[in-house]
Amino acid sequence: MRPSSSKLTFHKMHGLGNDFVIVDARQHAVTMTDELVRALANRRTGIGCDQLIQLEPSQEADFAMRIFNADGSEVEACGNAARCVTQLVGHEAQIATTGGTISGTPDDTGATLDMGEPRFDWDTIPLAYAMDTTNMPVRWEELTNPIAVNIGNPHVIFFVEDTASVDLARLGPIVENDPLFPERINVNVATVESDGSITLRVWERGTGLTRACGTGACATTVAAVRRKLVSGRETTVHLPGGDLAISWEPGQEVRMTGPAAHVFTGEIELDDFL
Ligand SMILES: N[C@H](CCC[C@H](N)C(=O)O)C(=O)O
Repeated sequence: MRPSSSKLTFHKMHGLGNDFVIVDARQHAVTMTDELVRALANRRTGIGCDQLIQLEPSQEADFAMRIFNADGSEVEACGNAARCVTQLVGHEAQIATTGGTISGTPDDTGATLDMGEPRFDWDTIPLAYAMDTTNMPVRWEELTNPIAVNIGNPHVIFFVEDTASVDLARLGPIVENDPLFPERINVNVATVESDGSITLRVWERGTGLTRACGTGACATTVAAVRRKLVSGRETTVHLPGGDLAISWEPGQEVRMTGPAAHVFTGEIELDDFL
């Protein structure tokens, strides 16, 4: 099916280097296909991004945010993009995603989001079979004993001595595509530092290594609180692209504050991509 509009205006934005092409389809429909997503996300022959974000009208929120990974897969949540979209619209917003409705409040440099309550039951991650998601009895080479959290999208977190020593480019896809994860999974390797901050690297489902992952920072902070490694009241997460401030205590929503940058607004002729 060909998109309904030939010209497409888009906003190129990023959160700590996790970059997005944002299409505002609230006024006119754009039929986003996985083929078009892959073409637009391609860093050599397209515009280039980690995720393609499409804004659409919503009955139950200010607007809906659809999230497509660079491989074309549509997913439930994207924290860095939600901050960018909140900054783009310029006002407080309820944002409907397939992973739940989140709320965003813009500030001068980015936004604060309430990302909803995390889920932990094996079938809400989801896993292929029942397991204690707080101490999973599984391993992939030196990555052992992870914890799984769903923050709208699925994450598995490995606490390690030194994130830089993990060959995440090799191990990430092995874990991402393991049959234990029927919807695949985002793979986080984290170190809790002596000052209570967390150093984090992420292999993202459907995209690969990114400079930052907002939902990964949320899921990892929740995992560290559940493992009693941090208090969680105000945790700084250090990602390759910069820092995020995450807060969570059991029974609350996960709150994330961080930057959002608008790079440029452009227009393309869609027929050039198909
Ligand atoms: N970078 C995004 C996460 C995208 C997650 C996506 N890779 C998935 O398949 O869930 C973030 O900042 O939250």
